[in-house]
Amino acid sequence: MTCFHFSFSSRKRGPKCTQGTFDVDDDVSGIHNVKLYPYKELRAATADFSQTNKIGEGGFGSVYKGRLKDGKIAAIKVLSAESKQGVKEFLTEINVISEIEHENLVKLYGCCVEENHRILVYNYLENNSLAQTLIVSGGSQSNMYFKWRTRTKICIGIARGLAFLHEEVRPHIIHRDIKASNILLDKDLTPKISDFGLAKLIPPNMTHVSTRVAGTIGYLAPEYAIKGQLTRKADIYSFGVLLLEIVSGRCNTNTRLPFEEQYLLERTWELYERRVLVGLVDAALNGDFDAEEACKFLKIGLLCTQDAPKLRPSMSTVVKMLTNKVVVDDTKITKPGLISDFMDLKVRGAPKSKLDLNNKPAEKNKSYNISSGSDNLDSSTLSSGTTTAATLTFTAVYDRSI
Ligand SMILES: Nc1ncnc2c1ncn2[C@@H]1O[C@H](COP(=O)(O)OP(=O)(O)OP(=O)(O)O)[C@@H](O)[C@H]1O
Repeated sequence: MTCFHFSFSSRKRGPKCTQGTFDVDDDVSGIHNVKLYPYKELRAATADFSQTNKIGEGGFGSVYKGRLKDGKIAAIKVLSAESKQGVKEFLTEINVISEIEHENLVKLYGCCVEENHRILVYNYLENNSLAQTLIVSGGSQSNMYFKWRTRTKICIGIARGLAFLHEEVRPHIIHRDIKASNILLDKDLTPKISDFGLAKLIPPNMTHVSTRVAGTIGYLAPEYAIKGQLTRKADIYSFGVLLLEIVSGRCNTNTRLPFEEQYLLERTWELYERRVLVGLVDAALNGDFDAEEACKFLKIGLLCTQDAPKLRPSMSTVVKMLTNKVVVDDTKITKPGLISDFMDLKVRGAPKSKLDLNNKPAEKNKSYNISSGSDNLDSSTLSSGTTTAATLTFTAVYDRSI
């Protein structure tokens, strides 16, 4: 069992420093036990954050590849200084991930908090994210081929990482944003869960926390999206969607497909009911897979996305099911929970932008809008959304009384 402290202490305490002393602001005074890198070292490592070293761009800033002074290759994530949300997530990320270690979690080497610089330094992972390689959306093609064995290994690795967060770490951690772009792959295609900026810790003896809803459309458990009550079962729902994506090699929402195939979870349920689940397995495998095992994985995906949270298995049980230690009981599978069944969730907004629903009290069974500003999402409901809806990250606030 792994235990760690989560504290945003207001104590003024000099953080560990690899070189010199830093002027630490209030917002970073709670950072303990994490290596602090001088800005100078990171600037040198990335050739002054040059475009040639830039390897990615996320919601909170640019990511660069660089060689640190000790010779380690790192992914260096520079947060935009203005973003208030970014600073909060920066601190959460550090406090959550700096004290835990697992084969299937990304490793944080340290951070830089000099002046107004907010930079995270991670172990560099050679094979990008699942969203860039296996579950490519919007009609793009990936040049990587994932054979069936590799996919099973990836699913099991993610499940183990999540089981560790949910059940071994104290207090338990809910990731809140399990999705393809937050699963990075190392040189051996071992999956690493990343992006802990939204993570929540569940205090001992509490089954759930009420919180602002945050996550990504397409992966959000309906009860969490609607009521804002967060339990580990919300992560399990997201994992279920991701599992279906890995087996089918497609994104959870793809409006380029014929209408009846656009929504992966609905499609999976339909094929399950017709007893032709195998038709969902990625055609790119050219039939080179274990059909029984693939159908079992899809059924586990359905179990994880059950409407009632209590019907979803725990992550340790999911690991056992994926590794044949527990039998998957078909009789327990009922229709999965679909947000579209609860409400007419309308999305207008910029893909990848953070949304804040300055809450109009949400009334049960009433539809309400999430606004975020993108053209191609205008007026599209979640149930008939676009491919971009699947990667749209939002933060919403709901009336707790519902
Ligand atoms: N540790 C890492 N090793 C290698 N590449 C990385 C690493 N971390 C991030 N990247 C690259 O940088 C990109 C952006 O990552 P980041 O976590 O900032 O955003 P994201 O998860 O893609 O999007 P969002 O912030 O909206 O969730 C990733 O897609 C990946 O290509």
